[in-house]
Amino acid sequence: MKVAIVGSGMVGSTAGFALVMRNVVSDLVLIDLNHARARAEAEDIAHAVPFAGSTVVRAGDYADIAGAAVVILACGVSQRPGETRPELLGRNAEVFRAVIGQVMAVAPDAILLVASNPVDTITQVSTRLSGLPPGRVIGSGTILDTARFRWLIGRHLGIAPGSVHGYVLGEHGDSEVLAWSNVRAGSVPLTAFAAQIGAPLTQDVRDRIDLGVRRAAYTIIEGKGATWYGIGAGLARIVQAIGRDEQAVLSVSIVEPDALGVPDVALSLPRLVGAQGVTATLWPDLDAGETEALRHSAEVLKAMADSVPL
Ligand SMILES: NC(=O)C1=CN([C@@H]2O[C@H](COP(=O)(O)OP(=O)(O)OC[C@H]3O[C@@H](n4cnc5c(N)ncnc54)[C@H](O)[C@@H]3O)[C@@H](O)[C@H]2O)C=CC1
Ligand SMILES: CC(=O)C(=O)O
Repeated sequence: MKVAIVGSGMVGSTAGFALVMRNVVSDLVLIDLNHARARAEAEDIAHAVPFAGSTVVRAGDYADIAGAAVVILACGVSQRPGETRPELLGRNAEVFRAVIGQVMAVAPDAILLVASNPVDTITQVSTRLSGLPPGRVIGSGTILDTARFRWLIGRHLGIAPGSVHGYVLGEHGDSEVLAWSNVRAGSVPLTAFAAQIGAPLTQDVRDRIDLGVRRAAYTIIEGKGATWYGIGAGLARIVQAIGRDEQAVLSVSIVEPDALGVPDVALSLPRLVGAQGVTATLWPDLDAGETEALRHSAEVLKAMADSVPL
């Protein structure tokens, strides 16, 4: 499978590295406005190939996207310390207006995988600009927040994050919803398991985990300027699900025709991901508070999407 990455900064290049280490891609093309950066990242990533597999990695231009099954879009600007994701919208929507047409001209059959923030709204803008069906324009959405949630719960319980089953829903951002009522450790409901092993989920523990998920990006950006490893791994995970036609359930963002009464809005829900992109959504059973919070998140995102001129 051929994959192209437009925007070979920290997120794009780390996604490329993660793809190489997973050995799920035969051809990887890195593109950037800054050609020298794309060339340097491609060469650096290529030097990891002998330790992992056989991916052919190179820098290229838009013409080199032809034949790509997936195009990862990680171009544009990222948050400065203290800045929110929505504050990037105007600048990144402008970048995507320039980029999507060029991608579609050479790779009309590719699945678009959006990482740039605010990722839900940029996914919605990309869906409009490309004219592709919603299931073929996928935002990484809350795949990263879900990973952070599972990691923190796993640490509290002393179990592997992969044995924690639960999702963060809605916006990849401040209004996101941690769906606590759904979480299971193995097959056991979270609260029951936590009590069994003597690590109860007190309100204080929940609040700390909520903060750890919701504020993670701000804290990391304060410390090192940006985040890239978690999202790089998350993007590679999504590409693997597409490349191997896994039908994996992942929390990713696509335009939803109706999210709890909010029409036409991109947000994350657990969705089936395979070779055709997203083919189904698994609406979770939520409690009343979570349902209301998810509706609010959808309203926040809808207002943001409507603020972008067509
Ligand atoms: N979805 C998520 O969970 C996450 C999203 N992000 C977002 O990913 C995006 C990228 O972040 P970083 O890689 O840290 O930024 P970066 O600044 O390191 O890289 C962005 C790259 O895009 C390139 N670029 C800008 N305009 C372009 C154009 N028209 N065509 C091609 N390339 C262009 C730049 O030259 C730069 O190399 C940001 O919007 C950031 O907020 C970051 C972390 C997590
Ligand atoms: C930057 C960003 O969106 C994140 O790390 O969650």
